[in-house]
Amino acid sequence: MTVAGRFERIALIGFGLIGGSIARAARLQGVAGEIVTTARSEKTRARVAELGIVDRVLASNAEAVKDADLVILCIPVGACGPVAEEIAPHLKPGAIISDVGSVKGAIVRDMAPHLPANVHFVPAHPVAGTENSGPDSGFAELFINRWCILTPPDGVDADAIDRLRAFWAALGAKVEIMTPDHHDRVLAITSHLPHLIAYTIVGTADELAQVTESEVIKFSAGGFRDFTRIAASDPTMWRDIFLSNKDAVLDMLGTFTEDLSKLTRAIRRGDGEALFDHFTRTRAIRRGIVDIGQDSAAADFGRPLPQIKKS
Ligand SMILES: NC(=O)c1ccc[n+]([C@@H]2O[C@H](COP(=O)([O-])OP(=O)(O)OC[C@H]3O[C@@H](n4cnc5c(N)ncnc54)[C@H](O)[C@@H]3O)[C@@H](O)[C@H]2O)c1
Ligand SMILES: O=C(O)C(=O)C[C@]1(C(=O)O)C=C[C@@H](O)C=C1
Repeated sequence: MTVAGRFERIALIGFGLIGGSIARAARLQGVAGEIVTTARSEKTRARVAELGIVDRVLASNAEAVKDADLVILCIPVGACGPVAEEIAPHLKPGAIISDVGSVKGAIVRDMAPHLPANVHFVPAHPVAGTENSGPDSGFAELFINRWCILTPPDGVDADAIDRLRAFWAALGAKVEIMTPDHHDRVLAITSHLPHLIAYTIVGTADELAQVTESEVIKFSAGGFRDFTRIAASDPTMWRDIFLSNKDAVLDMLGTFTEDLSKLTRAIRRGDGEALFDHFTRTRAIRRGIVDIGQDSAAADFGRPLPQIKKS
């Protein structure tokens, strides 16, 4: 009997946090026949071989995708267009081509024009991760009970979408389908803006520490430490996310800045009621998310994009 979501040969382009986690989870769940992966440096290839999770680790992306039934690009968003162009002539007819990029509009724009008509392009984004990267950072449980959003372009074969859905479900993910544009707007507020804020506040605190010599960072705890974890995320990945989801991020940043100004004014005017009301509302939001068992703003996926309430 065939296991639901199983592919005979999977090619993972890139073996970092996400590629390495897919390989580990697919192995564990028995949904991969052969797994082939690629890594650019000799050092990483040696490490991937040593880990013993995949069957083959190659330097050539073109070589890796030959005869693969499922190809997943697990590389920074900005690298996906050039890699799609590189692998296109070597893809097996009927193969499913996917990715894991954190932005979807740019992925569709950059990859689709290179792909031949005889393959099925189904972009995906597993909304699960950590601040770590590289071949040792992955783990098989990463996707369990987390969302994986598929953004298939119009006209993509329904069977190919179902097969990819079954693959991600086998890795433990809850799968949802969205348009790339909706995905990018939701993720701009739930993931991209929080990272921008973390990158900003950690940099600001560090500069203040240097100016005041007050050891701001050394004695930080609680909330600030949570920001430092997020701000330790991979610089290449996040540079690409902000460059490729520019419009949605700037839009959300505009709304965020307006709301920050309202809180700034409340502090300046000593308006305790406004502060208390705001904090009460946000506490209820957090408790609602935790109550329904989803420690993530992903609880809102599938519904219209949440709007920040204007008072
Ligand atoms: N880290 C997260 O939390 C997270 C979560 C969901 C999705 N994503 C997305 O997954 C993708 C991979 O992220 P990751 O966290 O696994 O990163 P990572 O840094 O751990 O791994 C990226 C891999 O891509 C390779 N790579 C980089 N540039 C390349 C190029 N030009 N050609 C070929 N290979 C290249 C690197 O050598 C590395 O093996 C990104 O698009 C990211 O947006 C990340
Ligand atoms: O938990 C974290 O470290 C993450 O940043 C993971 C996170 C997120 O913002 O939720 C980051 C980017 C990905 O596209 C998906 C997941």
